[in-house]
Amino acid sequence: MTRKVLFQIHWLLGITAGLVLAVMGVTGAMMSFQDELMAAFSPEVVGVTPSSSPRMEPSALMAAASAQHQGQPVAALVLDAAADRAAQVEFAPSDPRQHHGDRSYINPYTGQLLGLPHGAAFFLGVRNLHRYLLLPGDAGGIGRPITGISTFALIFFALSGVYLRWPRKPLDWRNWLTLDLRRRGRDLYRQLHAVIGAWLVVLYLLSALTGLWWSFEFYRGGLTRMLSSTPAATMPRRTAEGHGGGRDGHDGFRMDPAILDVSWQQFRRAAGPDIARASVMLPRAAKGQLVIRALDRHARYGRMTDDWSFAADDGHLVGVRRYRALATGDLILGHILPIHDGSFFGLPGRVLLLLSSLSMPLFTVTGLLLYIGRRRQKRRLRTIALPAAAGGATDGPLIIYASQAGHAERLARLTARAFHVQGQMPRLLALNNWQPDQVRDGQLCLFVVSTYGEGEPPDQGRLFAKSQLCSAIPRRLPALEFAVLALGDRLYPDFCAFGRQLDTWLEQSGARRAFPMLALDGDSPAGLQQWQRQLRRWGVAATDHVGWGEVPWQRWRLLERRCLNPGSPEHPAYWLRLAAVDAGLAPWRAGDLVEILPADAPARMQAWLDRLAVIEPRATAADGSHVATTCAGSATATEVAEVAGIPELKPREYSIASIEAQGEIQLLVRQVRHADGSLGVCSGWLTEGLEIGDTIPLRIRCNPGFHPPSESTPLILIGSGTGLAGLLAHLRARVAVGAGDNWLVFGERHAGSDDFFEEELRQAQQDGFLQRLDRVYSRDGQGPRYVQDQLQIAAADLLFWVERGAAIYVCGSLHGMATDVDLCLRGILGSSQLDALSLAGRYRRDVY
Ligand SMILES: Cc1cc2nc3c(=O)[nH]c(=O)nc-3n(C[C@H](O)[C@H](O)[C@H](O)COP(=O)(O)O)c2cc1C
Repeated sequence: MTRKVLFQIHWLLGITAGLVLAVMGVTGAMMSFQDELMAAFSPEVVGVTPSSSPRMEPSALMAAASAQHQGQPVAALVLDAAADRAAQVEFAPSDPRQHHGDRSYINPYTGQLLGLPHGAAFFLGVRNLHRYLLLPGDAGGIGRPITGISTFALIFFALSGVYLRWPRKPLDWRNWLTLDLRRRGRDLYRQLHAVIGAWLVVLYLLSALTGLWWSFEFYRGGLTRMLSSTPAATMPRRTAEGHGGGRDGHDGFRMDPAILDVSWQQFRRAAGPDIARASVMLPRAAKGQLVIRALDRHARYGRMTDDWSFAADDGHLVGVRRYRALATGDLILGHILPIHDGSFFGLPGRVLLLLSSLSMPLFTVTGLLLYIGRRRQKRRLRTIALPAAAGGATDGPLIIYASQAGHAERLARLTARAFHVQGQMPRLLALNNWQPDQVRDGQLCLFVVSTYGEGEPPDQGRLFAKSQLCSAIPRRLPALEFAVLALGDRLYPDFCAFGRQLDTWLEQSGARRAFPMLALDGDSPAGLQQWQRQLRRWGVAATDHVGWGEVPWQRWRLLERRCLNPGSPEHPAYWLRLAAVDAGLAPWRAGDLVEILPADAPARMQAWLDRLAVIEPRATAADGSHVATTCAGSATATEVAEVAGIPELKPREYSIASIEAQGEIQLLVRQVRHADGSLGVCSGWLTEGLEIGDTIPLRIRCNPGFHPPSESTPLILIGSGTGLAGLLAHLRARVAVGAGDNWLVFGERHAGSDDFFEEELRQAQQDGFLQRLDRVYSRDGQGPRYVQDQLQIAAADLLFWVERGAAIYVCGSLHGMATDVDLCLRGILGSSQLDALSLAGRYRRDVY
């Protein structure tokens, strides 16, 4: 539970605060070496030609600077010991509400203001972006709390990230730090996210814990109270040193230049020759103090400074605050910025902080990719439609999954669907929800489980592993028959470890193993086929590709399109002929389907969608398509749609009306028109948008549940509307092999206009391939209206055909026809006989 909640918050914050942190990271990295960069680009500003004349005293320099800057008093001066370095001056802010005044470099020999180096304005912008996202109001605006909250989020990311990926052997550093770049896709993103996260977690905590200093007063106060006895407000602030801390408003007090010189001379004498840099900070009030902050030549970084304080009124030395004498707490408090930017730890620290800041977007991007992948996987899972019974109590096998990223769940769903297609009623559930003590006698349980972490169960199996697999009391499950499909990756040392653990536990519990555990390495098609082959022992048809692995899309060209019901008051139904463009096509059998993605010509498709004013596709089956109910690569389909710039465009399924020997795919498509007058996305595209010669992405979907019976089996074909497509394929397949024992019951609305394939059907009758043809029309007002009415009339013949061993195949709309046909058949044959026919594969339906 904790994991789940933490995980949810982790990604929820990731897609919000993560974006802000990415900006803060990049801008922070840009600032890392800003002084050096600016100096490199502006040698004429930061450097001066050494002169034989002595450098000006601070008081004279300040006077010269002030005179060149509209008399604005100077707040601070930074003097460098190097003869070829310019000094820096910071003026008191003209607006007392501001923390900083203008800055400039100044020639220490002549007192001439040199201005700012190139890039100073740019880096000021970068800093404001880093701190306030360039939002109005700077420190007082909304930007500061946003970056502050994001910084708190960074602490949460670091800590929750460690918790979420806590390995079974936490002391083995390899578990934390080894990056395996052989991985691909989501696995690689996860690796980059988690492993590089582990490398940098300490640096991020450091950045965040120091960064909050500038975000929230309460944090600053709390930290100060914790680390020092001095209240925050009285802490000395630092200024005039690069991008140092702020300084409160200046009250206009100007120090007597003579007293300033006295203090300066005292300092020079006492501090000695080893001073590399001195920052002279003028008092803000008459009773204030002059502070000279001195950096020793041997200091490791620019903030190892001693503070010399002098009285503003007479210049006498008040005291010296030595860097070395600082207590740890004060040291930290006085060096928040150098710790934040890494300079506290010298050059290596700066480089490390630069790299960690620069890596920040990596986490946002990989986190987003993982999130998108997860959503896509969930969508794919939703497309593997299962009958309602597959979730409830049934007589079929139990299909139990434990999955982290959805692969195992997907295969479990496909397994369940394969059982269902064969007329069995499987039950699907997550391993955590399985109660072994409620297993009935002879129960078949198929487990599809992945392995996570270092040979650990995925989340959906964790609770079970804890309560059952680790329990000291072994279970007694002799009544259970089981098989395990273990998902894993050979790149991990504990390949399929959880699957093995489960398999062993089941065996030790006395359960009967149906066949040895299958270990699936990644998406290995061979492993999947093995699983599918094993399922045959329970009557589940082996499907070599369909729905399990990804089937590639192929291009098919529209050869011909003809309206089947011109003049009909009903929606037009079209007959489409398509020829393959690509070589190496998948074969198909009568009963199979195609998936079509209406997105081959992106620009034209987009224009078409614009015409329809459609944003979301309408999931409708009224056009004769099965709204994609399989997972057969819908992710790939969606990808194609994404490339085409079409959001959420799902593939549609249509029954194939032709047989392979015809060398082309024929479809029957009903054009859907919605109440608002707009056309259905796919049916509209196929029947109006697409032009003859255009290609469409299509792939064949094997539909074993509707494959033909043996040639010697009499066949009753029942359907209506575009459902004729599936029946036609069967009839054509029977004609091709000379199997003539066929009866077609077909319903439409108007005899005059909706007599689809009249010629071909009459010919089949004449040739002896259609022993009986019953066409019923619901709107003509004479004779039986619906196919079920006709079946009722022909009940005696139906019984006779069934007694002769006939199979009944129904194709078409579920609600408009198949439900009533089912009721009618139950009435004629009896429910138990119809169920028995279904179990024997003699009652099959392809309804949508
Ligand atoms: C963080 C992580 C750890 C993994 N650890 C293992 C492992 O220890 N052993 C293994 O065989 N496979 C391991 N795998 C591979 C997964 O088991 C494999 O990708 C599987 O297909 C995932 O299935 P699922 O999406 O149902 O969770 C790991 C994958 C990830 C992302």
